[in-house]
Amino acid sequence: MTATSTDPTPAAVRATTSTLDLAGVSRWYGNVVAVNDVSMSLGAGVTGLLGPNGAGKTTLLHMMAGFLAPSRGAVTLDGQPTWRNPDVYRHLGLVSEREAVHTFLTAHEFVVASAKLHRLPDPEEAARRAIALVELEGAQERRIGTYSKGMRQRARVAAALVHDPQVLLLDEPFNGMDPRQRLHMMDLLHRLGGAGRTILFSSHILEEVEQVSGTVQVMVAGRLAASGDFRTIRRLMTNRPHVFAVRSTDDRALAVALMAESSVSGVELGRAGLTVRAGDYGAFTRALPKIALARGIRVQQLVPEDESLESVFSYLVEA
Ligand SMILES: Nc1ncnc2c1ncn2[C@@H]1O[C@H](COP(=O)(O)OP(=O)(O)OP(=O)(O)O)[C@@H](O)[C@H]1O
Repeated sequence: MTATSTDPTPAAVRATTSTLDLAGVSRWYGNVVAVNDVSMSLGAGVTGLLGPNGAGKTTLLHMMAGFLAPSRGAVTLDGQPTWRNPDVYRHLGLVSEREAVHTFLTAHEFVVASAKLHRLPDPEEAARRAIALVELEGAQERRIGTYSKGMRQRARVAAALVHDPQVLLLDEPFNGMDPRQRLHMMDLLHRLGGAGRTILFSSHILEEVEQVSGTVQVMVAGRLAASGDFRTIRRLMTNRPHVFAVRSTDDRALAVALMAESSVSGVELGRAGLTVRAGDYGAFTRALPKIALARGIRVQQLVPEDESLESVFSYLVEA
C-alpha cells in the first residue's frame, strides 16, 4: 500500500471543515424522555460522547445523522437542518451500533453497494479509497462472514466513509473488540480527525474516550452533564467525595487517627468496620497505610464503595 492510498484527505488538504450544531434538542418516546434539552457544537477533530447505558447517546446520534426527528430543538450541519435533508446526508456518515451486515458479501462488494446507494459517479474508485483508508485491502475479496469483529467494524466504517463525508458518527465502535483491534480503530479515528473531519464516537467507557479524544461530551439520563476538555472532566470525577469500607486490627484507634487526616471528611464506626468519606481519592489511599503503620494497626480491607460508572456520572450531574 502506498502512502497516498491511506491518506484520509484525497484532495491532500481539506478545503473546509464542518460544524454540527445542536440547539435545545430533546427527543421523547411516549413518556420516556431519551434526550433532554441538549445543546452542543462539534467541529473538526475527534470528540467522545460518554455516558452510561440508556443515557440517550444512540438517540442523539440518530438525530444528528438525520435518521430521527427531534421532538424539540434543531440539529444543523453548517446551518442546514439534518432531518429529512438529502443534501446533509451527502456530508455525513453513521456507523450504527448494530453489527448486522450481509455476511455473504465480501468487504469490496459491501462497500461498492454503499457507494451505489449514494449514487456516486465511480463506485469502484470510491470503494477502493474507503477500503484503503481502513486498511482492509488485503482481505477485501473475502466474505465478511470470515472476518474478525474488528475487521467487520472496519468494513462498516469503510461503507460509512465511501462518499467521503465531512462528518462521521460512530455508535460504540469499540464494543466487543480486543485490545489490538481497539488500537487499530483508535488510530483510524485519530487519522480521520487529524485530517479535518468532524468525528463523534459514543462510549460508556471512560478510559476508551480518554485514549481517543481530548474533547468529551458527557451524557447522563438524557442530559448533557459536562462537556469540554477531558482533563477537566477527569479532575471533576476524581475530586468527588469517595466512600471506602475499611477493616483493620483496631478500627476504633484507626478511626481516631483518620479524623486528623486532612483528606478525610468523615468516619463512621460500625459493626462491619469503618465507613470513611474522603475528598481526595489519591491522598487518602496514600495516607491510610502510613497512618496505620505508625500506630501498629494492620489494614485488612480497603474497598471503595459505589464506584459504578453510574455513580460517577450522577455526581457530575449534581456538581
Ligand atoms: N424506540 C424507542 N422507544 C421507546 N423508548 C426508547 C426507544 N429508543 C430508546 N428508548 C429509550 O430512550 C432512552 C435512551 O436510549 P438510547 O438507546 O438513546 O441510550 P444509549 O445511551 O444509546 O444507551 P445504550 O448504550 O444502552 O444503547 C432509554 O431509556 C431507552 O429505553
